Amino acid sequence: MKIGIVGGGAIGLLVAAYLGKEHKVTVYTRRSPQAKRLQNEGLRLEKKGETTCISIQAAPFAEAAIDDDIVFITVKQYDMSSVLDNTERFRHVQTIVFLPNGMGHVEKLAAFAEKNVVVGVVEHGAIKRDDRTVEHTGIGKIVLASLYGTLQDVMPLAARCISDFPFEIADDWEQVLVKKLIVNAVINPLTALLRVPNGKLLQVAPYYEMMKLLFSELQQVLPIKDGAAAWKHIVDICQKTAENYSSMYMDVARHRKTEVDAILGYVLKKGDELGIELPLSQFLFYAIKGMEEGGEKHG
Ligand SMILES: NC(=O)C1=CN([C@@H]2O[C@H](COP(=O)(O)OP(=O)(O)OC[C@H]3O[C@@H](n4cnc5c(N)ncnc54)[C@H](OP(=O)(O)O)[C@@H]3O)[C@@H](O)[C@H]2O)C=CC1
Ligand SMILES: CC(C)(CO)C(=O)C(=O)O
Repeated sequence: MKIGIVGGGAIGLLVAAYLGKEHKVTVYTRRSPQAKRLQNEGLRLEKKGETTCISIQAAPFAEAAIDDDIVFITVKQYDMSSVLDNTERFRHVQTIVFLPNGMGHVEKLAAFAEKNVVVGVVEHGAIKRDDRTVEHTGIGKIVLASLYGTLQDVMPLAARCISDFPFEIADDWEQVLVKKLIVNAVINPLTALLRVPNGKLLQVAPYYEMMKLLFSELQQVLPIKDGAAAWKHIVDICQKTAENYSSMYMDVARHRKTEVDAILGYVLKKGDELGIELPLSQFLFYAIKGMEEGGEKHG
């Protein structure tokens, strides 16, 4: 299969590394020098102290003629418009898979409704070490569900059972995204504000109470079918990633833009639509926005 990946960041390179072993993979980067480097030197995957080199194709997104069978979109939420505003670039593509965290992008995907549109969540951990090197720091899975059209092109990926890189198919796209959204809406802003690794939210009793308060507020507006299971999922993720710093903590620490708009911003929009006030989410939203814009550097 011909597989395209838009975004040469941690997740884009991770997907490219695993799928590049079996498929013709092209990474569409934002920057030309990154594309040149990937094309000429290959991609390196680091895992458990071992490094593998994988040969792939690469090209700058802005110049590429994209004609792959499946294209994965792996840019961050705040860069989604630079991809979504270019629908014509995907005219020869049959299936597009959107992997960013958050749910801000979903309503914009109607522009692709004539294609197979698949949304997914990444449960792996990955860190980009340099423009051609990614470290697989946490082995998980990618869960995919159909938003428009069919899953025919991604089914073979799930059937293939790639070692350390499984794909799982789910029926209900909204439940898949909401389950991840709620994890990110609870863990990410609290850890960024409190400046703690994920596990501290469970270990420090008052922080645990903050988590519970925030979770019950989110339950008022998000379509969570099984509240007990959703809470257990958050606690499990905190335990499994106890030593890790959330992506929002890391973004704030490095003075980078965060994905808070697509996470808490989305929750607040739901609250507006339903006429429900969400003071904790609003408070945290402003806190993260303030830290993004002018807060003290920490880390
Ligand atoms: N890393 C992780 O462990 C996990 C990440 N996620 C989610 O996956 C998504 C991606 O995260 P991650 O890979 O870590 O983020 P990164 O910032 O590492 O990667 C994003 C990449 O997108 C590229 N990009 C931005 N705009 C464009 C464009 N128009 N065309 C082509 N490339 C573009 C950026 O290019 P440039 O380098 O030039 O800026 C960057 O390389 C996020 O929503 C994140 O929350 C989910 C689970 C785990
Ligand atoms: C699961 C979690 C919270 C892991 O840190 C994450 O997805 C993130 O940091 O964005």
